[in-house]
Amino acid sequence: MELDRSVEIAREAIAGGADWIEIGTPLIKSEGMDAIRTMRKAFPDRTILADMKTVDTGAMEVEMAAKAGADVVIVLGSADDSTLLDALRSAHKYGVRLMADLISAPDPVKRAIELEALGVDYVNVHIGIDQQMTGKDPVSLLKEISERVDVQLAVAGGLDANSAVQAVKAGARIVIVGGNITRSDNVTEAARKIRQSVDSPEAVEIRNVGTVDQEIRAILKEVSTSNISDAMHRKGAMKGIHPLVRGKVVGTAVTVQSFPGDWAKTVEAIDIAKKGDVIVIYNGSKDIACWGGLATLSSLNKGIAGVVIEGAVRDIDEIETLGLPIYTSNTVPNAGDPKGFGEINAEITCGGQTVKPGDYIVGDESGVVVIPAERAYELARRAKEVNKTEKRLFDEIRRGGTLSEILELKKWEKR
Ligand SMILES: O=C(CO)[C@H](O)[C@H](O)COP(=O)(O)O
Repeated sequence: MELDRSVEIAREAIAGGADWIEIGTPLIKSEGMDAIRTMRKAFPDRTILADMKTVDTGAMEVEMAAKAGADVVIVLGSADDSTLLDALRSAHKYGVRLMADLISAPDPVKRAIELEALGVDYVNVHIGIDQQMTGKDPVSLLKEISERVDVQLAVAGGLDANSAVQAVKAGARIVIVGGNITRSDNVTEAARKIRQSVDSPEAVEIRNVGTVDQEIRAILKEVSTSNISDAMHRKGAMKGIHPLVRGKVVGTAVTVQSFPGDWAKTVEAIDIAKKGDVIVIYNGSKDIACWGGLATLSSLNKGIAGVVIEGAVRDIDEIETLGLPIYTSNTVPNAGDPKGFGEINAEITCGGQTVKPGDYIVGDESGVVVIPAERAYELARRAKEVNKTEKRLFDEIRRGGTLSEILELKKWEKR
């Protein structure tokens, strides 16, 4: 099933204008040389690039890929020179080309110069998927390398129509795109956008993503709390906290540690919170309200993004009319008193999750997740990848596969 799906994706990408077909490392690890044989059979006239990421026994792995039908074989640029030279001998013997991948190379510029001297056919300036999640991109590195070598340069790593143009302008002759095509819910259209952009670079307006915080918020607005929890290896979700009002909230936490029913600190937090913040409250009792309609209106006036409370809320009718996203453990008619015990902007526990001031809070109809500020960019990017995969799965199901067939659950059950 996985190979059939891969052939279908390749066919759709070609329909959108893709020239070569790259067989990625995960597919090769999952299906072996059959992945290459199947693609060669399906596309006899297309250039097939086998991303073997060979690190040892260069001659043998190039021979395997070449005999299976690859035209270009990728070896790791950081492999020992002896591996690369033997891979080259094998490539020449079997009439295939060799691409050296700079992924994770400690000094990629220096290594690109060495690889050119060794005689590889292409050097791939590649930022790996995990590295992309930390904000690294291949275009800046590509600019530096293209000024130092004449060998044909490929580029890979999270490329889309926008960055593909920049890569071509920076000297790339081959633009390798994976997830932004293969995980698209319309592969042909995704490929077509990239083809059009690289064919007419002047037509593409270079996107400005703003500050890191703005980029994080923009990504978090596109994904669900389910995607985020998956990206966090099923972690981050608050327990026993549910939405009062339909809608989505994305913001950074202002925390309140308070005591059962005491609503002084919860309300004073409105004065401290800024536009786009989420007030996160631990109040310790689900039977006495520490929040209501007046506090909600006051929060709306300040542009506060939402409120999350491990405790109780009242004035639900007013809150539903006001529309501010509020998540709570319980709703009751009775409130406590503003005694003033507690603390604002200390680290708290809410819904069983640790929440520090400045952590990102995302809430939707499924509930609330907490993203530690120090990993927010990486986890937002990973959640985006989860979201893309899910869109692709929806598309597969619409085409008639069952979920277990598409995921090949039987094949991958833990032994
Ligand atoms: O190395 C790869 C898989 O083995 C990918 O081909 C490469 O990373 C490009 O994929 P993406 O555009 O998703 O980064």
